[in-house]
Amino acid sequence: MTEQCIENDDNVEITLENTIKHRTVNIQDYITQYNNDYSVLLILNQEIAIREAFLKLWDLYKIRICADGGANRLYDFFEDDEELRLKHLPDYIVGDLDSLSDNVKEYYSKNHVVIIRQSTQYSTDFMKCVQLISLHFNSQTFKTLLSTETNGIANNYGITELDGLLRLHKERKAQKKKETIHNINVLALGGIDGRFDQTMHSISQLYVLSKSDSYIKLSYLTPTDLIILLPSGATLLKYSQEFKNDCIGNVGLLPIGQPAQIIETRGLKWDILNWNTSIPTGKLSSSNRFAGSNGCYIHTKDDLVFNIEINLKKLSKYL
Ligand SMILES: Nc1ncnc2c1ncn2[C@@H]1O[C@H](COP(=O)(O)OP(=O)(O)OP(=O)(O)O)[C@@H](O)[C@H]1O
Ligand SMILES: Cc1ncc(C[n+]2csc(CCO)c2C)c(N)n1
Repeated sequence: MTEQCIENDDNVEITLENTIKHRTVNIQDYITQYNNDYSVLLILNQEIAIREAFLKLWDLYKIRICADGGANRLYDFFEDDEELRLKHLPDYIVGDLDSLSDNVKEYYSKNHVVIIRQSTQYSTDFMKCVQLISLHFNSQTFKTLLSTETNGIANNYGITELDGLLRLHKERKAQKKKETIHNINVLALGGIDGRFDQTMHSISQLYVLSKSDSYIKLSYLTPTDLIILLPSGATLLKYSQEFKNDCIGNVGLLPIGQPAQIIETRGLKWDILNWNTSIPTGKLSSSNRFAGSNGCYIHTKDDLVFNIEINLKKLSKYL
């Protein structure tokens, strides 16, 4: 099959034959979580740079978790507005707690935020948060530990300080009789754009979770982009025309995890057919964009990281 790239007009209507099987996702759904009881805003340790959108996002998510020093960033976000700070207490702070400032720890513990220490240096604070997320929504054992009064913050809620969350997470997975597993949407802030090793770790977690805990749908929102994993198979990405015009800019189809074959796209400015893409060859579809007026169809043989440029100033209107 020959590789092709077809340049489209800026606005084209795409058609999909009824015989084409695909999953459909709405791009806005990665960001907005109206009435979703299984949604998490995960605050990592970088300045919260998405100013006006942040407070709106806060209200849209069921629970909010700070990874260690992420709690400092949340605390600092409110500057000297004590009233607003008090109205925005996270549900959990998790990590080895080496980055958490003493005054921030004292403030949040005084205000009854659950702070769980996990000291292992063989997982990142990000991974510790993922274990917690899974347990929060899916483990009765974890719920019981937290609600047992004698298990307070002083004894780490009865959770082994080294790696209790990892152990509980593994135990839950190994159970013969599975507790109900819910799909959980996690929007992470602050995992990209900073230190390069941390950024690559964040990207690797998109791949890892899609295999190890596929019920967790992880995405990252940065000051410039929404970053998701586009799994192998066929996906129809939907968006309203208004949202596309206001908020969406460039997109990239990025074979970061492994070389990929993109079988077909419909609705990109530069559509491709049987296209082999990889980092070492440098053949990437970057600076592409949506041209489909009614959506964009992407059929890929291998997982891709997909970034969508988002105009954050205009995003607030949609939150
Ligand atoms: N500079 C950064 N760039 C991108 N992500 C970051 C950065 N710093 C922290 N993070 C994310 O926030 C999480 C919590 O940050 P924190 O600095 O408290 O963690 P850490 O695991 O102790 O990191 P370190 O590698 O510095 O020991 C990290 O696990 C990582 O996911
Ligand atoms: C091969 C290897 N490389 C690095 C680390 C260090 N490390 C990995 S995660 C983590 C926690 C960060 O908060 C630390 C210190 C290791 N253990 N093993």
